[in-house]
Amino acid sequence: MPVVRMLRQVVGPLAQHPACGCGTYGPPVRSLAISPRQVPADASFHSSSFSDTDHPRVLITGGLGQLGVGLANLLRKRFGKDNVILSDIRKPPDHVFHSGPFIYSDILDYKNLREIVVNNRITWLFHYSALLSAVGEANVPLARAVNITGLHNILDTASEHSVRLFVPSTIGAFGPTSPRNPTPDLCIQRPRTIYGVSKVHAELMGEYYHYRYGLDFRCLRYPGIISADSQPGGGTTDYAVQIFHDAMKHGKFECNLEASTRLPMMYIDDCLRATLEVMEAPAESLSMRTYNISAVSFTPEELAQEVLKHVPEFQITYNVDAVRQAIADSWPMNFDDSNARKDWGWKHDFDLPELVTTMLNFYGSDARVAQAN
Ligand SMILES: NC(=O)c1ccc[n+]([C@@H]2O[C@H](COP(=O)([O-])OP(=O)(O)OC[C@H]3O[C@@H](n4cnc5c(N)ncnc54)[C@H](O)[C@@H]3O)[C@@H](O)[C@H]2O)c1
Ligand SMILES: C[C@@H](O)[C@H](N)C(=O)O
Repeated sequence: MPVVRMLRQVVGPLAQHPACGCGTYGPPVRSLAISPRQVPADASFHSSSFSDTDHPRVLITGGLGQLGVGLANLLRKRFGKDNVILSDIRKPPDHVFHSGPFIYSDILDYKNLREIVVNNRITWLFHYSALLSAVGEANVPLARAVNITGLHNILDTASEHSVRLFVPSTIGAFGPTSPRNPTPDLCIQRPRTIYGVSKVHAELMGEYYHYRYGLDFRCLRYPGIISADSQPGGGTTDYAVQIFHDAMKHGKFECNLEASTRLPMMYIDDCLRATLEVMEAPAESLSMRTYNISAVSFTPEELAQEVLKHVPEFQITYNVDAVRQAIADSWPMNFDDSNARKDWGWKHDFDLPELVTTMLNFYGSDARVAQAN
């Protein structure tokens, strides 16, 4: 029996009564030519509409956070400056505004999102807007709106306009009942944060749209990301960025997680390269649509020991934040990313020593420039 007919039999009523509640700003039923409400005529998945010789036209949402500007730089080198549009609801700093196209885009405004995708002939979308774990717990209604309602708008827009969609997930998509050391791709996912719940929702909805409507959905579960020239946006792993700044500036650091809290982490260059690689991977190489990716895993104590090798006077003290600690204690300690390595050749470059050297070099040169000025 053709797959489409089989699907219609299984989920037929859904096609008339879609469960998507994303119509806050649009009509209750978005009556567009190509819609998630219509099963494609054949089962072949539509993908980006550019030929192999053309560059994709890229939109990055939530692009002014820790990861978006770095991603735009990487993609602009590859696809050309004008083919990559950065967007956010915040005002960009001068150097970002002048480095390439930037537009305002609120992902809760479905009509505006659709307009941007249509007017700019977007073929790839990197959906980075989100509230992270700690700020999400501090404002659950907003996290629910941005991370869940916003995602619905993104899924519908991407699906309706045949856009290849990347949505990052996280180690936070796992919870206390998941195996933690290591955590495989497929296992129990019962996170206890709104952030984690919204990311499991994103994984499942993206995969559902892929199988149901042919959306070219791709998703990586990132570890905590460590970057020097951009600040983290309110997560549980933020300490592993702040420690470098404080070590170089003050020679000491007060950590808000316990010394023995082990979490998977990754240097930003590895994370962004993985993101581009999975987007460029041939569809037939992807045996799954959501992959763990991993690089290193360490505790605050181990990170401090590595920093000490470069900053001999460095001191770390602990003042544990109960909310962040509870979150960290429910997350993976080590991430099993063997499927990503096998399917599309994922390989990290930065182990702990290289990561620490790179971060300290950045802050060292930064301090020297400040001193010279
Ligand atoms: N940074 C990490 O360690 C990490 C780890 C795992 C996954 N991720 C995921 O990667 C993505 C990017 O992370 P990040 O660290 O850059 O996040 P961030 O918190 O630094 O930035 C998120 C951005 O989203 C924007 N935003 C908020 N509400 C919005 C709205 N209504 N419309 C449009 N934009 C809105 C914010 O202004 C902000 O610039 C997120 O989805 C995050 O969950 C990040
Ligand atoms: C791990 C990740 O998703 C983010 N850095 C957070 O801590 O919330």
